[in-house]
Amino acid sequence: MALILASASPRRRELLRQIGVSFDVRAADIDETPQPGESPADYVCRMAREKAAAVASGASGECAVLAADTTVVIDGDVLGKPRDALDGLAMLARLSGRTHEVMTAICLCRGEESSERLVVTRVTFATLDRDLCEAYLATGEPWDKAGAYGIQGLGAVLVDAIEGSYSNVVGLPLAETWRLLSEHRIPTGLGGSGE
Ligand SMILES: Cc1cn([C@H]2C[C@H](O)[C@@H](COP(=O)(O)OP(=O)(O)OP(=O)(O)O)O2)c(=O)[nH]c1=O
Repeated sequence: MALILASASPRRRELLRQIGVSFDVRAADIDETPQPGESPADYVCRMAREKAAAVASGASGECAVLAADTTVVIDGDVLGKPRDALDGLAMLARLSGRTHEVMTAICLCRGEESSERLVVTRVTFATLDRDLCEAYLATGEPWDKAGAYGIQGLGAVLVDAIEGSYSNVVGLPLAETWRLLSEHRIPTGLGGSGE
């Protein structure tokens, strides 16, 4: 069964390749506005589901579609990608010296069936001064990243500790993704094709 990754993210592509999966890529364009009263966990799961469904609706029924959504959660608030420098600065100031959660939901659609998983990683930031935040924003790295940082890049220097999956923070929890693909008999570098 052919797999489509419903994502424009180069990180997700690289992570999925890392576990030996063959796939095509099709970006999903959906409205990412949270619904009033929606919890962060419900929000990321809905986003992953809608990305998968959007691509699945235009694909052959013979394909499985994998999508993911990642968000940073602090004090129950969802931090998406920063809108501008001020927004980015405010996000980094809020994360400074504290622990937040990075939630990634993955969704696999196959015909009428769809399965989802939610993975949560706790990330603790060092105490950041304003100069460091400004220097980091000036690198341009934060713009396309939830919470205005990338742990896989220069943003690593902002992070004191993590508890849980690292790949989950970068955008695709590899252990859960591998399990989900294997359950659906989608071939990976470690088997999974029973068909
Ligand atoms: C916290 C954090 C997020 N991110 C990224 C992962 C996600 O790509 C992005 C959050 O945005 P998403 O909306 O999850 O994904 P995306 O818009 O990049 O890609 P697509 O919807 O097409 O799949 O933030 C990092 O790369 N490193 C990090 O440390």
